[in-house]
Amino acid sequence: MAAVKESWVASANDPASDFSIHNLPYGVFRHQEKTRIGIAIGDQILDLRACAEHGLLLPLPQETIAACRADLLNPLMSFGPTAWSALRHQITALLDAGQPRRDSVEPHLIPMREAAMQLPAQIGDYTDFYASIHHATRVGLLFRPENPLLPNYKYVPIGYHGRASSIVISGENIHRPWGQIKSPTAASPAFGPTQSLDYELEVGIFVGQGNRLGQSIPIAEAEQHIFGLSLMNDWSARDIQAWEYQPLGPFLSKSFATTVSPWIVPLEALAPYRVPALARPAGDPAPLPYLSSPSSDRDSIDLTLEVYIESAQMRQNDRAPMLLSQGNLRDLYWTIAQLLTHHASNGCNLRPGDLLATGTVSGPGPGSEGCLLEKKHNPEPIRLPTGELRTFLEDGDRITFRAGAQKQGLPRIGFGECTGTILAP
Ligand SMILES: O=C(O)/C=C/C(=O)CC(=O)CC(=O)O
Ligand SMILES: [Ca+2]
Ligand SMILES: [Mg+2]
Repeated sequence: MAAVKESWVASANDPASDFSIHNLPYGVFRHQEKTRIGIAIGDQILDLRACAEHGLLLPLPQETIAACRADLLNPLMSFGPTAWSALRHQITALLDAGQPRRDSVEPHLIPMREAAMQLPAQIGDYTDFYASIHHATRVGLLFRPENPLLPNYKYVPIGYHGRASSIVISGENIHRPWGQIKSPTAASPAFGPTQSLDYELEVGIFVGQGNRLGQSIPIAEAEQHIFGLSLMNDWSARDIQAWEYQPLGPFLSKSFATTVSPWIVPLEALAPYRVPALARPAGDPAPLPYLSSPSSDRDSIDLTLEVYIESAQMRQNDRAPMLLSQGNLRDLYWTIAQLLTHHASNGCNLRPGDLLATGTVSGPGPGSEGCLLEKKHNPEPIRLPTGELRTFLEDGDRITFRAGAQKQGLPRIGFGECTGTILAP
């Protein structure tokens, strides 16, 4: 096996680190009252603005250097893969263990624990898809027992327009929302706090280069429009949802908060983990030509995603967070390229910084449900290490998502954390 490249930032070489020199995800952080773009490396952040100001990015075009001095990622996102790749190449060189100019780079590292992460981009629009057929079938069974998977599912990537204003960064607390709730036995709804608060384990897709209004994005070019991926929690109030969603889909049951993780992992970092999309089951229709990928051997990504829960009582008793479920991005019915191409297929313009999300990532088997609603199919509620029982989230519960791509002989590409704690309304 060829030796894996190392960084002079020692913490980045720990095989358990999410952020080796092979990852280099982008984020926006606040430190000493200044907001800057940074790159995660081990337990440090490389301050890109400082790198730009100290001539460390000089081989790059002026517009790239200017975008690195911004306090949001939108300008950099708009440039496209050639510029992203050149910048990534330069950062790799600066952080490489063999770098002779280490002394000129080291002053621009900031320990992660001293920084507060911010939303990475101005998110103009947010759209959530429904790309897991396993999630769609299990949720459909609860909402529409006679007709769980509607006949359009295998032809058209289903989605809904989400709410961008209530997207928050990982770590922000989540207020239990109020809404109209109609219990099955009541004649009419009442207004009150949700009793069925849920999470949804999702992957966020940040749009890079956009497309002009009226122009679509061919599937072969779709990934050139993707700046990178993050984790996303589409918090959902199931009782509010069950009453409001027909016929236009989710509205206030999901718009109260959506959490994103701070680090955007470039698609280039995930290249070694590309895999073919799973074959569609026999008898399923082939995707229509505009959604048919020309490069079938690497349409998906082998990315493991995990959900952990920690109640207030668990924290008081120093209990470790409990693993609730584990899934893989590979299990989706629709690929990220298909979602993006479908979104633009009517000429809708996507803009740099827009956020698309896959929808809940659920697998076929028990233990891979991407939300609590799906676990209602289990005969028993979830038992926490403190003996507390859960069907939905209680005040004080903390939900944390993690994700990583990992294979023998290859460096781990981690996503960091996407976490939120439920507050009383
Ligand atoms: O099946 C339904 O009516 C609704 C399902 C959802 O709540 C899912 C949604 O937000 C999309 C997803 O996360 O897959
Ligand atoms: Ca969702
Ligand atoms: Mg939401």
